[in-house]
Amino acid sequence: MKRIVIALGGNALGNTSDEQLERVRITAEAVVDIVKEGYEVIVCHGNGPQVGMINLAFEKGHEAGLVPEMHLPECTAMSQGYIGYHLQQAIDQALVKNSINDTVVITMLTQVIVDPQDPAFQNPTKPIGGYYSEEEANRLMAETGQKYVEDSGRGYRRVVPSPQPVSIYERISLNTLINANHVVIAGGGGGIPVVKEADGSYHGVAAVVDKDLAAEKIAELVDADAFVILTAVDRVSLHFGKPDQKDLDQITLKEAEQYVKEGHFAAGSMLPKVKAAMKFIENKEEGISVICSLEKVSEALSGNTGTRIIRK
Ligand SMILES: Nc1ncnc2c1ncn2[C@@H]1O[C@H](COP(=O)(O)OP(=O)(O)O)[C@@H](O)[C@H]1O
Ligand SMILES: NC(=O)OP(=O)(O)O
Repeated sequence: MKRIVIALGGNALGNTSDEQLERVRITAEAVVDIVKEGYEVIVCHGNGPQVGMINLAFEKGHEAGLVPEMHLPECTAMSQGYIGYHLQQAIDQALVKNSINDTVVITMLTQVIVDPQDPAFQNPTKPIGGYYSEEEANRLMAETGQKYVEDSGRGYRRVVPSPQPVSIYERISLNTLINANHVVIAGGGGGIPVVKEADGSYHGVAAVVDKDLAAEKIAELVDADAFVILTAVDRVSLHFGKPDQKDLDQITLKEAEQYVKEGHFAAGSMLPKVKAAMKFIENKEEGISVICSLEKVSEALSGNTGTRIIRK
């Protein structure tokens, strides 16, 4: 059977619990379309807005003396449960609706192993939570010591360290579940970042890993045939948002490298997607690596939309 890893962007989830419950239905239909095409499916969702929301809720509750402090890895663990629960239920319902009754959907709590020496710990870049005006961001920075940066023209957001994913702690269990015909939701929010201790055990660290890069790592570890990054746009563009915007349907690794150098892809948004899509194809020449919109995933797999990255 063919195996696919899908990285799910924030637009597939919405901003509130009710919105998420509604949006995951659309995502579930897309996942079931892929199951029907004969793929074993692994879904890796983002958590930027959600992990920020959970962390902020605890911060406010703690300030008011109502709840204990809650650290970032624990907040990512909570986001995996919260998002995984909605996705798992929606995909199961869509499978049943399509008379596919032999496939179990499971959310796997996933820890992503990172390097404690990763320079990202000294340079927070990963946007989480909601958007603020410049004035609000300056006030929050002064009050909390947290860092806020402008996020791709959409407003200011808190940024936290985002180390590179080195491996996945549950990689063997992940393969076992896929081999057992489960649709697996794994690496949610980029995985809970953990580092290895001298005694061989692991503990969580304050960071949020990029879910596109974590999804690519999962794709490598499960030897996926296809890696699809779903987001809000149909294609990756040059001169994005400008009058001379040019949408790309296929690019080679060399072209992609050149476009990255020329700064066509925004750091907090499209750049990690392009880098993840490039990495997959660097490791698997004959694989499919595509960035496309959620609604058009089947078309993108057959080459009719999306931006496909090829070796040459
Ligand atoms: N060169 C580009 N081509 C296409 N989209 C781009 C480009 N640069 C930035 N973007 C923006 O990046 C967004 C995808 O990033 P983001 O919203 O952070 O991802 P996610 O879907 O994972 O939440 C697109 O919807 C688009 O608004
Ligand atoms: N963890 C992560 O990359 O989340 P987003 O995709 O929501 O930013």
